[in-house]
Formats: sequence, structure tokens, C-alpha cells
Amino acid sequence: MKNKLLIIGASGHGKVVADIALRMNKWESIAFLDDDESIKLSMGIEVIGTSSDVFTHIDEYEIFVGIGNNSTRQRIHEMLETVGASIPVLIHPNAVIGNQVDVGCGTAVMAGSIVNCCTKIGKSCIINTGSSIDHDNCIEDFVHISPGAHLAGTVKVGQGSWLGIGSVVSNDINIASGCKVGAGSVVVKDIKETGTYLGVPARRV
Ligand SMILES: CC(=O)SCCNC(=O)CCNC(=O)[C@H](O)C(C)(C)COP(=O)(O)OP(=O)(O)OC[C@H]1O[C@@H](n2cnc3c(N)ncnc32)[C@H](O)[C@@H]1OP(=O)(O)O
Repeated sequence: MKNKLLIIGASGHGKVVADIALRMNKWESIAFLDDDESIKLSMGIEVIGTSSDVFTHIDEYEIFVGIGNNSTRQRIHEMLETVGASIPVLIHPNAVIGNQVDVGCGTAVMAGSIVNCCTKIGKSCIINTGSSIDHDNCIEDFVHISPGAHLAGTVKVGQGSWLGIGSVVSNDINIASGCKVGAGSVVVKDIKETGTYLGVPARRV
């Protein structure tokens, strides 16, 4: 493990990621990269360059993508994997992680979230504040489970899907890849096709 952490993205999501890293107390120093060159400091943490500078830091830093947009995060995460960067998992000390839970590299698990036993979470996911993911779920790579979303047991969420804030997914449901589930929506049937789904019960729009 390297003792420095570099976070790509210094705005909202990146700051929450940095906050987790500070609380984990594993790294001697933390810095940001951000493509907005006007940002020099974020949360009191120095912005030391833009994302294209990442290659010069790979030997010295562990690197984490702190960008909320799923496809942008996927693109940068996959590039980092290609060049052999060391990518940590960030889990807030006040998250609850059950037995036999796997969490992939580049995933952030935020404060107050609960991941119950025998669940697999892929790489570069966001398990956001106060969400719950119950037993035997399979959350594929690059998924974002927004704050306060609740997933019952044995749910599968396909790659790159985004479950909006406060959404609910009933048990034994499969959600296809690349879907958006709107804020407060309730999924009670399998979602088989990529698309945007809203409402109670959630329907495609
Ligand atoms: C820490 C953080 O901040 S993490 C981020 C958390 N943020 C979220 O979870 C946001 C989730 N996003 C949403 O729910 C969005 O509304 C989306 C992505 C589902 C849709 O966004 P857009 O495509 O921009 O849709 P838009 O806002 O134009 O709305 C289209 C229609 O759907 C309706 N609508 C939008 N979202 C919802 C919803 N969640 N439930 C019910 N209806 C909705 C709108 O009222 C509008 O209806 P109208 O045509 O009758 O006026």
C-alpha cells in the first residue's frame, strides 16, 4: 500500500470521498486532481493538477476516481486499471458491512449505509449516504446507489445503472444495465431493458 492518496475530482462527490479517506486515517497525505484549473484547494486539500497529470503520480499515490457520473467514472477507472494504478476501496467507518460481502476496488461506501451479508458489490460503485443493500444482492460495476435508496434481498443491479435518491427495490428483482431509476421511485418488477424508470410503481418513460 502507498501512503498517499490522489482523488480525481474535487467537487461534491470528490469531497465526500476525501472525507471518508480522512476518517479512514490510512494515508499520510491526500491530494486532488481536477480539470477546473481555477480550483486550487477543496476542503482544505490541495489540487495538484488536472486529470491528465495522473500518469506522473501513479508510482507515488494510490488513486481513486471521485466523480459521480457513472460513465465518466467508468472511463477514468478503466484507464487507471489499464496503466496499473493502485486503486483502493473506501469504506466510511460508520458504514455497516456484513459477513461475506465483497467490495470491488474504486468503490466508495458512504456514512450510514448498510450492506448486508453475502452481497457482492463491483468496482467503482457509489454506495451513497444512508442507503441499504440487503442480503445476497449483486451490484455490478459502475453502479450508483443514491442516498437513502433501499434494496431488499436478492436484488441484482446491472452495470452502470443509477438508482435515484430514496428509491426502493423490492426483493428478488433484476435491474438491467445502464438504467436510471428516478428519485423516490419503487421498483416492484424486473427491469429488463435499459431506460429511465419513474414513479410508484416505477414505469419506463
Ligand atoms: C449526494 C447526491 O446528490 S447523489 C445524487 C442524488 N440525485 C438523484 O437521485 C436524482 C435522481 N434523478 C431523477 O429522479 C431525475 O428526475 C431523472 C434522472 C429520473 C430524470 O431526469 P430528467 O430526464 O432530467 O427528467 P425531467 O426532470 O425533465 O422530468 C421529466 C418528467 O418526469 C417527471 N419526473 C422526474 N423525476 C421524477 C421522479 N423521480 N418521480 C416522478 N416523476 C419524475 C418530471 O416531473 C417531468 O414530468 P412532466 O414532463 O410532467 O413535467
